[in-house]
Amino acid sequence: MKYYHEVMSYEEEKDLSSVTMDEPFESLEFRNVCFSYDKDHQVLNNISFQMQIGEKLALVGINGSGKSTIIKLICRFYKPTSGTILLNGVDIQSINIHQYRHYISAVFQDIHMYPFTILENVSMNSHGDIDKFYQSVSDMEMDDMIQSLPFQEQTLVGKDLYDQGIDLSGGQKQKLCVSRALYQDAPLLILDEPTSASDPRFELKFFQYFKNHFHDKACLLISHRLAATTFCDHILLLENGQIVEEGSYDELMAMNGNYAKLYQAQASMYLEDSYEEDV
Ligand SMILES: Nc1ncnc2c1ncn2[C@@H]1O[C@H](COP(=O)(O)OP(=O)(O)OP(=O)(O)O)[C@@H](O)[C@H]1O
Repeated sequence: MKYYHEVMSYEEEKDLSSVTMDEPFESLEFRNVCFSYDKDHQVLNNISFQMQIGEKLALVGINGSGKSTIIKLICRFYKPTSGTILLNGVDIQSINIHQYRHYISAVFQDIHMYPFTILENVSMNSHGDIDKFYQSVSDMEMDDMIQSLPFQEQTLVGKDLYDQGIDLSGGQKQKLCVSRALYQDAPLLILDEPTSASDPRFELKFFQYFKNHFHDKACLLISHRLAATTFCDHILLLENGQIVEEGSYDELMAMNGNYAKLYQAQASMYLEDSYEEDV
């Protein structure tokens, strides 16, 4: 299996990109993007959308509809088969990869921790900024837990590797991965199922936090919790790699199409009577 960072390293090694880009982030655009992992199966079919700084965009759709693939293309783990992805109007494939990376903070579905200290895991740096670290982890409610550890932020991750290391739960690891993205503080924030391992109380808190923050960024949220997408300015519904509905929450609900049906089906699960009837 090839990990994302290995794919990135491969592109770095080849250093195919040459355009220098250090201007502030303004927009990201997909223009008629198609993508296939292999020749037999087209995963994305003519995807076009735009997101601007200050905007929250939600990507929703059933399993396998192509949501994470869109993120992988934005992160340049793969290239579009056809079509173009543009940052501030420039084809991302032509932008220097080191500079391009500074525009993006991403939380992926695969929760990945490294056998380093907690501080290094969040800052991705051997000399991380302690104040910035504690701001990031406290936003994810991890500060008290970290401060209760014998070596606090210097505690090593991985009990099997280090005698004094610690093992973290899935939810704790995911919160640190989100903290990592907050620490990085890039203008384009990508969150792929950021609360899949969270308990319901923290999930609610996180989405309130998401609603009230990041007004200075462009945010792309993938979530199967459709209630969370109501906080977004624009929602794209994907089916079989195509955008089949798009608009604000109010517009999609008024349309009474598949987004509205999915939303109502999920909402009904939380109403005890109808849940018991359906099960
Ligand atoms: N590395 C890969 N190689 C080949 N096919 C892949 C690969 N990754 C994903 N796919 C296929 O691409 C399609 C879209 O997958 P993707 O992960 O983008 O869906 P998704 O909408 O994010 O799904 P989920 O909601 O389950 O996370 C699926 O049919 C999947 O099997």
